[in-house]
Amino acid sequence: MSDKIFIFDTTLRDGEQVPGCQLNTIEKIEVARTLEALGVDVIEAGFPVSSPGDFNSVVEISKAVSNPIICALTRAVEKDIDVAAEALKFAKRGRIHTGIGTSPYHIKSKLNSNPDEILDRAVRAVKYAKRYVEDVEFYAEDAGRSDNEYLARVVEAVIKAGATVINIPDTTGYCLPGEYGAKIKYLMENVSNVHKAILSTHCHNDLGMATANSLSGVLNGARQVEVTVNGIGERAGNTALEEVVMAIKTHHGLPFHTNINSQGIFDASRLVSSLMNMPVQANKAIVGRNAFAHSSGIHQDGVLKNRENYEIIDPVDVGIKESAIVLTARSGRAALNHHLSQMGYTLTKEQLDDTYNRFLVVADQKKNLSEKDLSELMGDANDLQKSVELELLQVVSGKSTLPMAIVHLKIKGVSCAATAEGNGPIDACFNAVKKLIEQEFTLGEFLVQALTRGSNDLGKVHVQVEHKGRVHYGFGANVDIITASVEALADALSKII
Ligand SMILES: CC(=O)SCCNC(=O)CCNC(=O)[C@H](O)C(C)(C)COP(=O)(O)OP(=O)(O)OC[C@H]1O[C@@H](n2cnc3c(N)ncnc32)[C@H](O)[C@@H]1OP(=O)(O)O
Ligand SMILES: CC(C)C(=O)C(=O)O
Ligand SMILES: [Mg+2]
Repeated sequence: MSDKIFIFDTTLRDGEQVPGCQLNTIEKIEVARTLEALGVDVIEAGFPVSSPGDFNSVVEISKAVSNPIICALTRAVEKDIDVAAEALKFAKRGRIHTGIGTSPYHIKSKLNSNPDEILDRAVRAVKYAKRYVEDVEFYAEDAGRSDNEYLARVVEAVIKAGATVINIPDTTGYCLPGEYGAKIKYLMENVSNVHKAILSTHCHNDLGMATANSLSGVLNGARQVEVTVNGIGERAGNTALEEVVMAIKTHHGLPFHTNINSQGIFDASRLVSSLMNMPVQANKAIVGRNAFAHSSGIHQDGVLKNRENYEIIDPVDVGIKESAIVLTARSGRAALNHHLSQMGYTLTKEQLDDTYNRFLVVADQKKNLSEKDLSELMGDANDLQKSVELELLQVVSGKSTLPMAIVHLKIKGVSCAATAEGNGPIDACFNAVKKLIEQEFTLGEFLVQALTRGSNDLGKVHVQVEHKGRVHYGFGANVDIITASVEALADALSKII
């Protein structure tokens, strides 16, 4: 039997402390319902004394959500506790989370006090909160930098006063995993009544170790983990819900489980990110845009052979449909062929080699290639035996210059070149082409389009050429719009010659 790890989500309290992430009550209810569907055990809904809006949010979340415990934060101050209790009055199961700083920094330079007085205030706050609710969680703020022996005395005293959960926050994200785990172990071994409460981790990410510290806490006896979606929170943030949940789920050997429906993780991440205007960094573990994206040829080939060669988590398990094989200049034939076959193309080895070489030319100029880009590439590849091919193009253009072009074509396998002027760079190119083509033709339509977005995008050119009463279409695509234009013209002329 594995032990259950309780997931305490503080996205709406610690997460919402991030500048610019404040939510209104309706938005908070939407997040709370999502957290409920995700299966979190506790939702920390706010700090009711802090503002009428936050008070109201705790009230409304208490009404809207029924499964998780609804928790409200307070200082070790009676008024805070009175207001929190009032805000929780509609909660089916309400918890008051009260506490005070226990590190030398907080005791002396924040609270201007001494250890005995702080211990006394801690006990009084817990007893006061117990008048309202059975479920009282106590936090020893800055426990990460608190002396373990003193911390153990505080924890023992607040459990005796009735605290049911004891939060050991690494408020400043200072601890190393071994150090934080040792702190939890010390409390487990030196607090005589520790079995009457659950120890909880609340780790901040100032040194990038919030998840490691939380798991170290769990390995040493903590059974509740305080987290936020996407790891948002004060400064560098809190432990990310998705990281702890998936670390426990992925390591089958760990004797722990959570109640989280992991398939809801990605949607929850996107909801929080969009409501809080807080983008998720691309390489964020589990929920970042690149968390399941493979862009280098060796990895792509490996993933296509067996996903598990390069993935420890099935993306479906976190609500992402499938991994992405992103085409870049670092991709290989396996990835290109995978995309082309998904688009319905079946290529021989020689065709794939040829397409791959042309793909690399475009890929070197673009960050990544879309399916549309591939269509354009295949449009080029449809007729590998064109009778008119562009070999070289050099153009002079700009403000206060005379547009000029040097064009080298291969016509039926024979190379030739011409230079021409024009009233623009494309006109100059087309004039040069006309000098090289014996057949009479007139340009019908000329259409230039950017395919998707961005100045690094492929330009797509369609031309219509009239010859002896017939219209011929030509098409070109290139990151250089002038090259695309001449290639389109060459494509159309191939159909005449
Ligand atoms: C680590 C954390 O994330 S803690 C939660 C942080 N979240 C917030 O602070 C958001 C909500 N806060 C607020 O709305 C306001 O700060 C309030 C309503 C709590 C207090 O506002 P004010 O009365 O104006 O006090 P102010 O914010 O300037 O200072 C905080 C006071 O609380 C005291 N205090 C801080 N933590 C605690 C605590 N846990 N228990 C008792 N007193 C505390 C400070 O010592 C300071 O008191 P002082 O003015 O006597 O020195
Ligand atoms: C209020 C407490 C739990 C906190 O957020 C912290 O110490 O980081
Ligand atoms: Mg915190």
